[in-house]
Amino acid sequence: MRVFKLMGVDTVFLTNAAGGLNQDYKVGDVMILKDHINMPGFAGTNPLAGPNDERFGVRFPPMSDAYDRELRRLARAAAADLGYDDFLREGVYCVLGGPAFETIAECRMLQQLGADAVGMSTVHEVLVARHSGLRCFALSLITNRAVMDYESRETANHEEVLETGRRRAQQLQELVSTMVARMESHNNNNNKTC
Ligand SMILES: O=P(O)(O)O[C@@H]1C[C@H](O)[C@@H](CO)O1
Ligand SMILES: Nc1nc2[nH]cnc2c(=O)[nH]1
Repeated sequence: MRVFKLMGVDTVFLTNAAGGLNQDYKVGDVMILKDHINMPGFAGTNPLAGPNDERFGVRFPPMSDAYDRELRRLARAAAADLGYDDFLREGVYCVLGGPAFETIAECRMLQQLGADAVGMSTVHEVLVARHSGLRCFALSLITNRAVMDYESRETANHEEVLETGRRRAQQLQELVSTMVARMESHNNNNNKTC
């Protein structure tokens, strides 16, 4: 993220595979991140720990505005125009350390804490990106449903994650490229009027 910042990048798009905790979510849904829960952060694991490099950002950066409101609006509009409303969601992503998938008790707890999806990435990058003042937009592909029921015989597995990724890859590419094209056209129009 810091190399991007030094290269003059101002906006980053992040994607991940995640387990669906929200009981309304289906495998194959695409969730716009509106917020996150940094579970490793509760135990003191944060990429911003240690001496602060003032060249990039302040010691105590806010995170209440981590996921850019305007980019989220753009994503919803692009998804509607592409006919993706059926599988588009917006919710809270919770990061855990991995690499083990969650226990049933952990999934139940995370759902009660307000998480809609659980994964192993993205939040660390967003923390560093926001510290550097980069605008962030992130999507989770719900690749599997978190197991919440002791009667269930299902288990999370990486094969299902990869398979769901393959199934939605084309539409995710379409969504991101539509957003980028609209951002470029917006920027070009603004430059003309300046
Ligand atoms: O997109 P990420 O890397 O967060 O994907 C998660 C974490 C593991 O790479 C994988 C586990 O199936 O999904
Ligand atoms: N932690 C976690 N990461 C995932 N990545 C894809 N699915 C999952 C999941 O169920 N849990």
